[in-house]
Amino acid sequence: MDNTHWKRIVIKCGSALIAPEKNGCSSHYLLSIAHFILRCRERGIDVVLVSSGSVAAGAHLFNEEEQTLAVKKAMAAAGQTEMMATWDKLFDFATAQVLLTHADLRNRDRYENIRSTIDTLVNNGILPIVNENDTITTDKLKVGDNDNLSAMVAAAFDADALIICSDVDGLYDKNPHKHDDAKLLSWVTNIDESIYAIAGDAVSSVGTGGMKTKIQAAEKATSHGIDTFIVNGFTELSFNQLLQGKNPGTHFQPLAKPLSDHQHWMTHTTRAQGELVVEDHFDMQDEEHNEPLTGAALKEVKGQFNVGDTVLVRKDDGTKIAKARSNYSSCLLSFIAEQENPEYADEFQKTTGPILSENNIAILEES
Ligand SMILES: Nc1ncnc2c1ncn2[C@@H]1O[C@H](COP(=O)(O)OP(=O)(O)O)[C@@H](O)[C@H]1O
Ligand SMILES: N[C@@H](CCC(=O)OP(=O)(O)O)C(=O)O
Repeated sequence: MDNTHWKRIVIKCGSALIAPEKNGCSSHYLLSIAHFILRCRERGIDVVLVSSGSVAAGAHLFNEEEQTLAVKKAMAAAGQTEMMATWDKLFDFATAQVLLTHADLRNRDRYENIRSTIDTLVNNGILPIVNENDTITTDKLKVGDNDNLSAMVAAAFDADALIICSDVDGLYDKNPHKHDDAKLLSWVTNIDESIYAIAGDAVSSVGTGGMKTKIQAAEKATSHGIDTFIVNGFTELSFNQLLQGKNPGTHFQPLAKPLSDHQHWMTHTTRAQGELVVEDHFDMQDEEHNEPLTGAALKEVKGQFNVGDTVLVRKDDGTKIAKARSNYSSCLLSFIAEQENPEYADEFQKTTGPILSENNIAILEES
């Protein structure tokens, strides 16, 4: 494994490393991770840390028998300061708290702000520590797990490597906590259905998502050209091996032809707020040379969205064609789609412009 080209890395730590007993934070396992971060920085590698654990860290402060959503959010709020304080005391350089939601990452302006803030922090020698802002998120606004969040952050940071530190040595051919004969997969060159099929849920009471969300994260990161690892964060050996250019867990090979930055954001970070169902003959070849979507090709508009939101363009049979930024609201597009005279829609568009923003289209593989 060649790590000599790494200039920027993202390290993600699971809850079990921060609050293993769900009884407040412990620096027991964090010490070797902090040491690894220090060694990377000494080598001139910029580091961003994505740390889970706010809910697990805050749990011991609450007596409620039932963990309602409100209690979990309160745990996250209280645990976040405890978690930040625990990390902060391990470093003799400054750290910065960056709390995000999916609503921030999928909005291009906010995304650019996140990017420039993280860049500015690392350029000034400060370690950004990122987590989802669990206190304020709703189902619609959240990423939901820090594996996917770390991959989105790694893409925004233009990282060379994403290191996901978990409570197991890597991805096994079956859950090692349930099967004694499970075998570690050291290399994954292609993330397909067979890889998703072996990824099970979390068994511990503190983890979210298990291996499935780690595979999703690996898919996102490798398609941005990022070396991705799942390693055992409980043992210092993992970090020593990484520093020696050895693979301590599972290495997911980056795509030889990564997506462009914008294409990646449209495909893996934004989420479609609605759907445009188009005529079967409508096609899009590539981002630059595509047939513009006209009112005549538009059959149906699904969902509610505003100007600037991302929409999924698909055929009636479900074939996904593209994700794109809509220049129209769902309300106006429904009106256009309902017009029986196609000339009316075309005339209308001549004055109001193209339906899809030409610079914000990501063609999807047929599925
Ligand atoms: N194929 C698999 N290989 C490894 N671990 C698996 C697999 N399937 C399910 N798991 C579970 O995923 C867990 C890691 O995910 P999770 O608990 O969410 O950790 P983290 O807090 O590090 O994100 C493992 O402890 C294991 O129980
Ligand atoms: N944002 C949550 C973590 C969610 C999560 O993905 O946890 P984990 O599976 O332990 O990485 C928290 O800080 O508790």
